Amino acid sequence: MTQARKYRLSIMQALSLALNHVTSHGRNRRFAGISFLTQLRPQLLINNTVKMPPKAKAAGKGRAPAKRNLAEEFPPGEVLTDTRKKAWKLGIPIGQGGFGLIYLANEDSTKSVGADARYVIKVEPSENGPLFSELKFYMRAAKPDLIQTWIKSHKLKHLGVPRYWGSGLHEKGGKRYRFMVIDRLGTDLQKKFEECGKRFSRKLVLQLGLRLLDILEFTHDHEYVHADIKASNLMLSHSDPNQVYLVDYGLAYRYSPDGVNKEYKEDPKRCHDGTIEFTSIDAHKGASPSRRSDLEILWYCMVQWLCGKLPWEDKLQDPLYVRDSKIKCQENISQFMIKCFSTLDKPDEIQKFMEEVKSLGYQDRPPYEKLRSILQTGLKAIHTKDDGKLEFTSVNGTVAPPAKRVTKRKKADEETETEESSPKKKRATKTKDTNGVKSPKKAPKPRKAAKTEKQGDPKSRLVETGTQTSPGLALKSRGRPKKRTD
Ligand SMILES: Nc1ncnc2c1ncn2[C@@H]1O[C@H](COP(=O)(O)OP(=O)(O)OP(=O)(O)O)[C@@H](O)[C@H]1O
Repeated sequence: MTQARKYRLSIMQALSLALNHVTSHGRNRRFAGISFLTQLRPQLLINNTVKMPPKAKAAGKGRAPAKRNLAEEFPPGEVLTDTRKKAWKLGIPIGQGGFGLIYLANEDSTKSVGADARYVIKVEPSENGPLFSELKFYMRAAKPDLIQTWIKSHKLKHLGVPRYWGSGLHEKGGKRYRFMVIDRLGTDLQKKFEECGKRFSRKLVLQLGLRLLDILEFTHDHEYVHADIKASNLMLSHSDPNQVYLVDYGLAYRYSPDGVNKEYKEDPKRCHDGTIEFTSIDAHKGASPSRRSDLEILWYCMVQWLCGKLPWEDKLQDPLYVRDSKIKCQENISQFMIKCFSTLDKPDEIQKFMEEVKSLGYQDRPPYEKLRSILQTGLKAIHTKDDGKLEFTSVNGTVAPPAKRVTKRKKADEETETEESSPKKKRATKTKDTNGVKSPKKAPKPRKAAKTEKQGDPKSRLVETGTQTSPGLALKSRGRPKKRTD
């Protein structure tokens, strides 16, 4: 075969791969765009290792190129020793992220790790940035003692931040892997949302809002913003169906390192970072996320959970349209409310919540207590109170049948190395829930990728469920460089 023909074939294969990504990942334009970019450069994709395109590499401040190795699987029973010399034993993989696998795990003992494991271990090739960045958040803010002290001092029953139990590097077959041990969780709320016919009851939404205010106040007071709140990043506890956790700190941004708040600065290259339908106006404009962004994102989530849909959801492929629609919404919240809700059942607390968020400056500390009381007033208006019980019933009051799942596997995404303290990029298609030992189900209209564990070949255990992803502008580098210090 001639060189030219070989090259033409590579291009054809790349185009077909890119097309597959577009079709199998629906509206995830960022994913499609970036994958397309890397695949159009066949020389950059070697044995499952994606090297960053030059632009992203340049953003890495002269550091080593951001090679991306796909996750490799370890057999159950593999023992990993963390930096404090504590040994952990792996069970089966129950989930897959962009470049890593999530395994059930327990402290090392003679017993094998069963379905009742209390921990999960996230493992990624050591040179990958995203886990490193997420790990930084967990190490700084999610130590069990810190969380416990906060729960006590704030008189909470629970705080939905998964606890960090350890981390380290593991060598196998001449390769190094980074791993992190955190609490094992259960089902994600995107799955619940679909099971409930894409509506949550007002009581449930207000209770989720209250839990998230607690989580955000804690996260913000520990110098981070999450920047990617959405149902697929909310998971129920594995043991208590009334506890909800915010996961995936891969986009978390240290907005206030050592207590010094970042200045507002728009970077045209960073426009629309996050998950397009929920991301904040600041993020649409290319500014780093701040505390007000998290609350704005939470508000869009609450509106979606109540109404089933945000008005811009049909045009997610047009980020400028989405941005402008959000700006219009902020300019006239009451008109937006009428558009989303019928005048009869318009929840006043939702409008008040947004009015409060709208009044916040970029560096302002949100009035968490006032926001909580706005949501509490909403509960009173429907003659109920926050009883701590999360009831997932369909809007007509019946318990929803389990959502069906698609069984397509999510392809591994690649991430740019980013400044440890700088915000990252558009989000890869999230895939949540797996957890366990439930069989995969089919979703009528997939909104995001999620993986579910099945027995047998661990790769085949990882099955997608529908979930919304986060597009961004196609053919762009994947966002801010992530600094790695090791
Ligand atoms: N603490 C946990 N307990 C149980 N399952 C989890 C936990 N965290 C994540 N999972 C499952 O593992 C899957 C992969 O999670 P992970 O955080 O690695 O990836 P992601 O958020 O989808 O992608 P990315 O690597 O791009 O951040 C999730 O979709 C979820 O189903």
